Amino acid sequence: MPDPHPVDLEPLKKEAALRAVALIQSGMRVGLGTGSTARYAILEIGRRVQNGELTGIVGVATSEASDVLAREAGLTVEDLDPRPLDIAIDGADEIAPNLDLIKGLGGALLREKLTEIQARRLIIIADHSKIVSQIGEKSPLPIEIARFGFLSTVERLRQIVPGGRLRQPGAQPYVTDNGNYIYDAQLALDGDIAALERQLKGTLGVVETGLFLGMAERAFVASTDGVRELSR
Ligand SMILES: O=C[C@H](O)[C@H](O)[C@H](O)COP(=O)(O)O
Repeated sequence: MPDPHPVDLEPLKKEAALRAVALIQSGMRVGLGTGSTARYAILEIGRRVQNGELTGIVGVATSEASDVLAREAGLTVEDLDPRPLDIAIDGADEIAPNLDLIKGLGGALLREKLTEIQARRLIIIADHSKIVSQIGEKSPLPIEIARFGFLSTVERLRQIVPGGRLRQPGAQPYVTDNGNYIYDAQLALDGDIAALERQLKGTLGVVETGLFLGMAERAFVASTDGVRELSR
């Protein structure tokens, strides 16, 4: 039965985003996440830049959509290069107690991982619905796969994570910003997540997984009781 009093998650996402953006200082190079929660962070950074509270900010976007949004918000956006980022702020699909994450339901996992691995601090922002006790509890694990030979890659993945399917919202598979496809895997609970990550990364045709293990430093998680700060 549908919840007769559903909580509006949007103000919670925004609250979490504002807490994270408060960590940004003038002159920082900032990784800009993707998704409905990261959107609030990008808009708030833009607002602070526009009103002069923050100067010299350079954003590095984790998707085409965030790139467009950031430029519209008045931010300077540069491509990722080998220099470190001072901070990155992004949402997540699942947050485990040790801050291991599933990301990529929005399809941006590859650029997110490439960008956020270079951040001195990865700060996660979310509403309380993203908290899990074990990875795989609520969300499928998005796995980006090469388009060429994708049916073979899907078969290989089915040997490792039997539950799962190619992401196909309509007649055609979903295509990422990088021109690849996504396989959404249902994970078995209680598995060795680090071993699974190694196995998936060693599978021919897999470009990247949405497992972000040991990367996040802190998470701001908002509920109707306020914003909780979680650290590793
Ligand atoms: O690919 C998308 C990203 O990993 C997002 O950070 C993640 O899906 C969370 O998005 P949202 O804040 O919209 O729930």
